Amino acid sequence: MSTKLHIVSGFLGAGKTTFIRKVIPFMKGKIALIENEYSDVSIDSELFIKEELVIKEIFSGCICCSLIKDFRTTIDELTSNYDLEHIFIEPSGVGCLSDIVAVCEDISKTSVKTIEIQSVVTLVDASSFEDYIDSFGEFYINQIENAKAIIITHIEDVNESALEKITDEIKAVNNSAVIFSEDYLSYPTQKTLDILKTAYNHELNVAGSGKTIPATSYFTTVSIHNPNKLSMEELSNLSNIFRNRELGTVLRAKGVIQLADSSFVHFDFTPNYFDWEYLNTSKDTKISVIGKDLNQAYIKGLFSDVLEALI
Ligand SMILES: Nc1nc2c(ncn2[C@@H]2O[C@H](COP(=O)(O)OP(=O)(O)OP(=O)(O)O)[C@@H](O)[C@H]2O)c(=O)[nH]1
Repeated sequence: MSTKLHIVSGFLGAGKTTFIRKVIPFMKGKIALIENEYSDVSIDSELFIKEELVIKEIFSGCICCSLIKDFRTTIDELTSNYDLEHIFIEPSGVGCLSDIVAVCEDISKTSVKTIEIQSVVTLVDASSFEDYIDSFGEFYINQIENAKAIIITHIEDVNESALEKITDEIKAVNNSAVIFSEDYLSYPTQKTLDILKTAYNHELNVAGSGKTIPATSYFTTVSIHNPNKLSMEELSNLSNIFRNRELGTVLRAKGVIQLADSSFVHFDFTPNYFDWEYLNTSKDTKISVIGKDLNQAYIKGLFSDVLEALI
């Protein structure tokens, strides 16, 4: 039996984790997930039911460049230690998809176990498409042009004609990928699983490989461990705080925080989106912020005790 790799790519906050959470519970066989976080804190793994799958996290960079070695080792360890049917790979939002596909292809040739890239999916957030394709064209286009299936997400934030325009622009970059432009969150299970089948990687034909600039020259990251407890009012105001230009340009923030009433909350922020949900169990609290020209001291000071902020 070969181990099938599923690469689920997409820019910051596009919906990669959401999609993976939607498909994994319905797939058969032993499954592993490799989560690549650009920052140095683990947030997304808290959202998975750990008994269902093996989770490996790779932090502080991208598996397509600075962390290639860790990525290879992780795949080798996973395939040696478990009898896996599937490995899901969630690259960091600023990862270069062509490089990831090429590395996976290379690993599959040299691995002692039989591994094949089964599907390559990219999620594209409609609400930020026009801004991001202008600002981050290189990363952004690379993720689109190398996908076999593309899911347009956050479609409720754009009107029909804007959605059509985005679909046309995506087709202009990649006219062979199957594009899903309905609300994928409302898809029945089988249709969601079928996306993986349409994303079948029948040939390695990477575009833009090796031309990308390292993400570190564009994006910075700030992590806060054990942030202060927030009141409900402060939580409600969090999206305005992240939009404050004194912080720099915050493109993504996510975290697990504790409220004043001691409950735990997971939150997600992108420039066009903010949401949070209660968590059932207590967790380590932490916040990860990714953006451009971030004011690290200012951001840390906002969420840390005065003493910690001064260190
Ligand atoms: N309304 C709406 N929310 C969505 C959609 N897709 C994802 N979300 C929400 O958007 C937030 C970010 O989604 P994630 O799945 O964490 O995005 P990601 O691509 O994994 O983000 P990174 O952590 O930056 O890699 C979460 O709160 C999701 O619930 C969508 O199509 N519509």
